Amino acid sequence: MPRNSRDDDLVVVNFLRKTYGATVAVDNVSLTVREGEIFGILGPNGAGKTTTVESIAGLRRPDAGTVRVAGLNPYKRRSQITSLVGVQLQASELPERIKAREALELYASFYPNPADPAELLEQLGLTKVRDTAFGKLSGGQKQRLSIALALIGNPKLAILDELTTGLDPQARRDTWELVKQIRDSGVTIILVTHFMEEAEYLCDRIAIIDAGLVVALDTPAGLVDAARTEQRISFRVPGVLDDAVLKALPAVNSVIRDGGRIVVTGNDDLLVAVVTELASRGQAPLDLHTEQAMLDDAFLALVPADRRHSSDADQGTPAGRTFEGAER
Ligand SMILES: Nc1ncnc2c1ncn2[C@@H]1O[C@H](COP(=O)(O)OP(=O)(O)OP(=O)(O)O)[C@@H](O)[C@H]1O
Repeated sequence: MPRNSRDDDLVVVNFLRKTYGATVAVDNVSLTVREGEIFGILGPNGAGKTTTVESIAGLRRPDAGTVRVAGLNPYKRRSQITSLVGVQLQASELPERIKAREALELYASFYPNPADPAELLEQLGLTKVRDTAFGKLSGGQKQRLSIALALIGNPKLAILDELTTGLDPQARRDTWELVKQIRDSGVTIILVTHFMEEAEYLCDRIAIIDAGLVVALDTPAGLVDAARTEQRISFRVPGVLDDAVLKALPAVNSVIRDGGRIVVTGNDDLLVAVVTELASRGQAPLDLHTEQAMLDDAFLALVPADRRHSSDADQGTPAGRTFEGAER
C-alpha cells in the first residue's frame, strides 16, 4: 500500500521494485520513515532489505516505484543525498593499515559540513584507539568505527545495516546504547537487522520484509499483538488432576503434558479460569509460568518456515557489492 505523506516523513518509499537480472530483489515495497525515529527493517536472508536501503541511499536505481528522502529523489540527487544520508553498509571494509583517526579525517574531507573527527571518536569510545590500525581493532571497535564513518558527514539519516552481527553480547548491548544516543542527538535511523531482540529493543517501528514485500509494518508492540492468537500457561499440581477438567473450561483451547508440567493454551481469560478451577478443587498451581508473545512470534507467524534462517547472519549478501552510477 502506498503511504500518505506526513509532515514528519523523512523517507517515503512507494511501490519500490528492483530486479537483478531474473532475481526479483524487491518486489513491491512501500514504507515511510519519520523524522527522529529508529525504523527497523527485519527479514530473512535475501528478503530485499539491503536493496531497499541501498535504494534509499541512492545507490540503486529503482526499476519501478518512487523513493524520496527529504523530498529528493536519492538516485538523481546523489550529491545532496550524500550530505543527508550516512550509510554503514554490511561490508564496510577499510584498508588494514589505516588508523581510526585517519579514516575519519579522510571521510570528513568528503563532506561540506563534517562532524569533528575527535569528537566522534570520543562519542564512540574510540579515543584510546585513534592511532590503532583498522586491522588491529576488535570486532566491536571496527563496528563503532564504521558507525562513526556513517555519522561523519553530520547526516539527518543514518542507515545501519547488520550493525551488531558478529559482536559478543556485551559489545552488542553497548552498540545498542550508542544507537539510542545517536537518535537522541537528532539523527533518524534505519536499522537493518536479523536480530529480533535488537529490533524489539531499539526500534520505534518495524517493517518485516519477506521475498521483496512488506508483510507487516507496526510498532514492536503492535506486531506482537497482531501475532498473539492465544495465551499459554504452564504449571505443576501437587495431586492428581484429570485433563478433562481443564478441557471443559470455555477459556481453554488445549491441554498437554510436558514431563511433570501441564501446558494449557486458551484465550485472554485463561489464567483466571484455570486458577479459579483449581482453587475450587482445593489445588493451587505450582511453579506457574505465563508465556508472553514476543516479536519472534510475530516473525514466525508472518514469514513462512522455508524462508526463515538462523539469526546468525554469516551468510551475508553477495560480497563486494558494486553500486550503480547516478544519472547526472
Ligand atoms: N548486486 C546483486 N546482483 C545480483 N543479485 C543480487 C545483488 N544484490 C542482491 N541480490 C539478490 O537479491 C536478493 C535480495 O538481496 P538483498 O541483499 O537485498 O537481501 P537482504 O534481505 O539484505 O539479505 P541478507 O539478509 O542476506 O543481507 C537476493 O536474492 C540476493 O541474492
